[in-house]
Amino acid sequence: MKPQQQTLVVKIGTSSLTSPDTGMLALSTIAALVETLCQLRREGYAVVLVSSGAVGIGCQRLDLKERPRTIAMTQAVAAVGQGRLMRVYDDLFSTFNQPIAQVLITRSDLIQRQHYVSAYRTFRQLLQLGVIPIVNENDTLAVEELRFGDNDTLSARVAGLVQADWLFLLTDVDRLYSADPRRYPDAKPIKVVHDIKALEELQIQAGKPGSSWGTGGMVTKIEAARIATSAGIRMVITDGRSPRNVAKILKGEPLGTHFEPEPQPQRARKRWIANGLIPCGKLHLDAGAVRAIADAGKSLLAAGITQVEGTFHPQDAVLLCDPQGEEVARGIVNYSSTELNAIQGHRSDDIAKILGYEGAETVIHRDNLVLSL
Ligand SMILES: Nc1ncnc2c1ncn2[C@@H]1O[C@H](COP(=O)(O)OP(=O)(O)O)[C@@H](O)[C@H]1O
Ligand SMILES: N[C@@H](CCC(=O)OP(=O)(O)O)C(=O)O
Repeated sequence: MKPQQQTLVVKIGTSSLTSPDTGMLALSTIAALVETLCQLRREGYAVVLVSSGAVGIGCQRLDLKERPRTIAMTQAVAAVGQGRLMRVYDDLFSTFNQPIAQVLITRSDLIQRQHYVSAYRTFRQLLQLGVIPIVNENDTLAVEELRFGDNDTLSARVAGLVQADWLFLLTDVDRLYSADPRRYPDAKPIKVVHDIKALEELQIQAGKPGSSWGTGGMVTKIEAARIATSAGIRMVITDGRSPRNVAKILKGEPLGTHFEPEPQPQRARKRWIANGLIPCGKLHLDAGAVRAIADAGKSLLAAGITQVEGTFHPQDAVLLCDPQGEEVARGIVNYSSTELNAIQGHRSDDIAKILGYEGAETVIHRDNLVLSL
């Protein structure tokens, strides 16, 4: 990549790629998207496209009238649709001499630090080659428990991985509203969200998908905004039927809903702990421990743990909850659940006596601990 080059991740949903009535490919939209992305490449942006549509297009190919209900059927249909989707993209991008690459990922690929780093290197290499990677979840092979299940959060994780400057979510509404505009025509448009933490105060009703083909609706888009903005990435929700909006927004036109990036983004390793790892258990903390980790930025000690839930091993991820059961942080533990059941509530000096061996000084070191929003 050239120095100063900005990186864009653009995600397009099934609702924009296919016609809602017929389920057929919305070819003019896809062509406009391809043209826009090629133009942005020529202007010097590094571009990653996250494209949904494998299941929708697979259904159309197999003449199925609704989204599959079983996992095996979804996986089979996605395998049919993904090939077709890439064929269409390759034909259109080739018209502009733009090389593309298919990258299929699952959540499990981003859990292990080694795999995460390997994915980072692959994306970096592709972008250095001037390729536009086209990303989708590997629906055909993903195990249910280790699926993203929606491409909104997947695109935010990819944006964090490639250290993008912008994440665009192209969907079938022009922006976020105070409630689903299909059901509440009086819903108020929201143009800027300065602070994702303040979104609760706006009392947004983030509803389900607008069509039977979309996945997640606004709920997963807001989760994507949380992941992206905490990584220092500006996210914009805009109309997928007008992909040229991406170029217009980059030139400063006030379209869509902008989620402003946090001024002090989390470091990559902390992001990986917060968003990448799947927690295997829960530690309940007393009020003093919550204050120590949340207000004073300290490591977690055994003395502040009141209850241990789940079965886990050292180096697994766990959730940390306050006395009311609310999540306050996530982290990587130095002890197994069996060990923690024995030492919870005890002072660090007593640990060696209880376990019969010298353990780590902290249950979770502050470098491996990330506060939740
Ligand atoms: N507060 C809201 N503001 C805007 N749209 C909303 C809101 N709540 C729910 N929606 C619905 O979310 C839909 C977009 O999500 P989805 O169907 O999953 O699209 P995509 O396939 O692009 O991911 C919109 O069609 C809209 O009906
Ligand atoms: N991976 C799935 C898409 C899942 C998804 O998030 O869909 P959408 O809400 O349309 O962006 C597919 O290719 O069909």
